Amino acid sequence: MKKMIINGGKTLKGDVFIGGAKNSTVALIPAAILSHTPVVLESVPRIQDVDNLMSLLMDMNVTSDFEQTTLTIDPTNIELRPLPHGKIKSLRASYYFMGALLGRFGRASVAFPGGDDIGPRPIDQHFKGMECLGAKVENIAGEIVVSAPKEGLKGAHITLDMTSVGATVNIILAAVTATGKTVLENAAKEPEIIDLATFLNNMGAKIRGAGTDTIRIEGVEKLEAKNAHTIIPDRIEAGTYLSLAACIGDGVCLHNIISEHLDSFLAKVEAMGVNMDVNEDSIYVYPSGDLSMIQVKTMPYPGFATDLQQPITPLLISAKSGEGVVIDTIYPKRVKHIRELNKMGAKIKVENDIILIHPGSKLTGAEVVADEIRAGASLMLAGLMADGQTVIHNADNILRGYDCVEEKLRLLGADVTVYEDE
Ligand SMILES: CC(=O)N[C@H]1[C@@H](OP(=O)(O)OP(=O)(O)OC[C@H]2O[C@@H](n3ccc(=O)[nH]c3=O)[C@H](O)[C@@H]2O)O[C@H](CO)[C@@H](O)[C@@H]1O
Ligand SMILES: C=C(OP(=O)(O)O)C(=O)O
Repeated sequence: MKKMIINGGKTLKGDVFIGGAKNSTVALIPAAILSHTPVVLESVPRIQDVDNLMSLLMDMNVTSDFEQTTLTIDPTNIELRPLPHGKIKSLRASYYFMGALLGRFGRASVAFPGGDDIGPRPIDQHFKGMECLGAKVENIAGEIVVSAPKEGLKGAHITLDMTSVGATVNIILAAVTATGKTVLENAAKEPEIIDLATFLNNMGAKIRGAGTDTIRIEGVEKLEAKNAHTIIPDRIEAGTYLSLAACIGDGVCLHNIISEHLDSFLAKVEAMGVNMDVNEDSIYVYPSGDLSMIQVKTMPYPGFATDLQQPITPLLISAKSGEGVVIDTIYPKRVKHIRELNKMGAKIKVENDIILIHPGSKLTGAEVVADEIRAGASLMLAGLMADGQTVIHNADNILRGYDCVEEKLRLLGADVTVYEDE
């Protein structure tokens, strides 16, 4: 594991370039194995999740090459092989190989996935969707084995019991080459779903309605990539840097932004009194004056993202007055950052899964642990705001999803170094 050491209290200034979206990338890489020709992805973030997915591709005899921000994947000699449990459990998105392998081979055998420890994360809706398409789903000694009938998968009418990003992606991946028409209702509307549909449609898929809650898929026989696909900017990375810029920035410009993807987040920071110029593909954040406290309630897109409730918390701590409230309706147990922030001097309580934030605490450096990616982001921001040194253990949880984070922070003037942890 790695640790991140931050000497905090520095004012940050300058430009930061947002990378491609982690949550698109981790769906697009498994989706690439549906192609019968090589795939080129542009604007790919340098994150550990990508390294782990590339390694899983290799286990299936799929070669990949990552130069700068371009990832080339050649699935033409793909083989259906057992996938090592350790690698599958190293990230959440490995479960997308279920849908992708089912679509490509009519069979998949994948261990239960890992990913962030943010409370219960059932995947019953993924199974429900695949079963509606005619697949048999079995749990054989801790391995999920999904198999299509002899005649192949058949399009179906599927209604998700709750909106799920992962289930929407897995069902799309399985249904694009099924026979006939699939209608998916109560689908997730996240921008990453639209990105996936754009990628697949450019390979010959027939997906309509991505970005709405009804997605219609006309199954096609074969997918072939013909053009490079540029991944959308990471709205969660953007929100994280925006929060940082508002906390301790002396003029920070975020580049490679689709501001519409951040609407609910921007509305909240605006309500706090953060001063910004929102331009076509950049946001300039002015140094903050006195900030007002707000309440945040997470919701599926286009609501306030659960992945941004932790990164915005240091900003709430720096509000001048009022009591802050954060309610995470998607992952109510996503509170692992609170105990660690309190070690740094924050005054935050959790009562019945409701996070209550007392404003204006002076933060001081401390030794803390990043239990998951966005808890890590929250601690990283707190460490940059704090006086003195902060050591964040389990920093891999930050590196698995934040593109070139050490370099980006240093360019803004931060004193940050990542080391191997003994
Ligand atoms: C790789 C990726 O894109 N990860 C994102 C994805 O995770 P992920 O796709 O795992 O999250 P989901 O959208 O599936 O989960 C939403 C809610 O539905 C519940 N649920 C989900 C599936 C299911 O079969 N049964 C069920 O009960 C979950 O427990 C959760 O309460 O969306 C989350 C919610 O926006 C984000 O925090 C993650 O960053
Ligand atoms: C929860 C997250 O990721 P994952 O679904 O990959 O665990 C996240 O990105 O905040």
